[in-house]
Amino acid sequence: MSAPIYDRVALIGLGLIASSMGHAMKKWGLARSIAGHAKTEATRAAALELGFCDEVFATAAEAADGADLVVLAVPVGAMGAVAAEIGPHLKLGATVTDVGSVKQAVIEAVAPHLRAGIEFIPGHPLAGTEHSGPRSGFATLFQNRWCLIIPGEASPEAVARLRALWEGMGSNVEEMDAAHHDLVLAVTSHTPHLIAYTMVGVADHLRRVTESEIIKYSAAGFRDFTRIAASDPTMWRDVFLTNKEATLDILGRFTEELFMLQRAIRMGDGEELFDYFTRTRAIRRGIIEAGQDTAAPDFGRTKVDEK
Ligand SMILES: NC(=O)C1=CN([C@@H]2O[C@H](COP(=O)(O)OP(=O)(O)OC[C@H]3O[C@@H](n4cnc5c(N)ncnc54)[C@H](O)[C@@H]3O)[C@@H](O)[C@H]2O)C=CC1
Ligand SMILES: O=C(O)C(=O)Cc1ccc(O)cc1
Repeated sequence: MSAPIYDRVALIGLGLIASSMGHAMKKWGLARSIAGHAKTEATRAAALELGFCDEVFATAAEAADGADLVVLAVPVGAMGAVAAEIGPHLKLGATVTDVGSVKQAVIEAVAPHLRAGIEFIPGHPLAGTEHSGPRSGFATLFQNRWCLIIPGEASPEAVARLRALWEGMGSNVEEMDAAHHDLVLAVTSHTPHLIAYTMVGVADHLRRVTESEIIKYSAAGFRDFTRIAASDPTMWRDVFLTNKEATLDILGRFTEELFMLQRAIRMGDGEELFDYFTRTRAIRRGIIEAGQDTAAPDFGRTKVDEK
């Protein structure tokens, strides 16, 4: 148990990320009390039953009232409306953070609703699953994962406190600016998710021809695609609508490379394919050897296959 970092934390939107934060804060004693807001009675009841909130409220404004830290944990497209609702009720000196997968759009939507004297520190835990809702969370979700925070104009004291909360939940914290965040995430998360969605869509069309073979014989790669493509549609719709420029940029580069590989296959250019795959293999090995694969299970970290 650590000493509490915040007296009163308010979680707005009680899904996977908020419930995981609630469980983690309880497990490691990081908040003296946790208030939660969800729109439905069933979700509010689940939060009390599972014990990751001490109190629940039917409005975001009531939950945020008197909180030292307010965590916006709703889909990116809903952040602005929630900020508009809680803005007038925030305690002076309170910190507002969010956990959204996109940062520039959240800042544009939220900042105008926060008056002077409120510390706004956007954040993004690089941890999650394909599951959603209040029953999907668990205390160890953020362990050994990165959490990116965008300090902006916030005071160093408020930033240090939020950093301590994430570190208390087991994360490695890095500061970043919002535009850079959105570009990095377009490469590492957003475009890969779109590719998974597309691949599962392609297989679904084929399934009409081959019946159940595609799922039955799918090896690990395709299974991972189906897991990722089972993620929440609202959340991912909002990610693509709000990180439009960066994902379109990366998708453009992706399709150029794909066409190049398509041509190599058509032309029977084995050398081109071999060189490309040799380069990508070296990248993966470089990541592992540099010890930077902290978001992956241990099997890749300790030993590199020499073959
Ligand atoms: N799922 C993941 O793996 C990760 C998600 N994120 C981000 O975290 C945020 C939350 O995602 P999850 O917890 O996964 O989603 P979730 O779907 O499990 O939970 C979100 C909750 O917000 C509620 N909600 C939607 N609009 C609302 C509104 N206007 N007022 C109050 N509640 C509202 C929904 O009913 C739902 O219960 C998103 O912005 C997402 O981009 C960040 C890292 C990982
Ligand atoms: O489940 C997975 O593989 C993920 O990639 C989880 C995830 C989803 C969205 C984020 O913004 C961060 C992490």
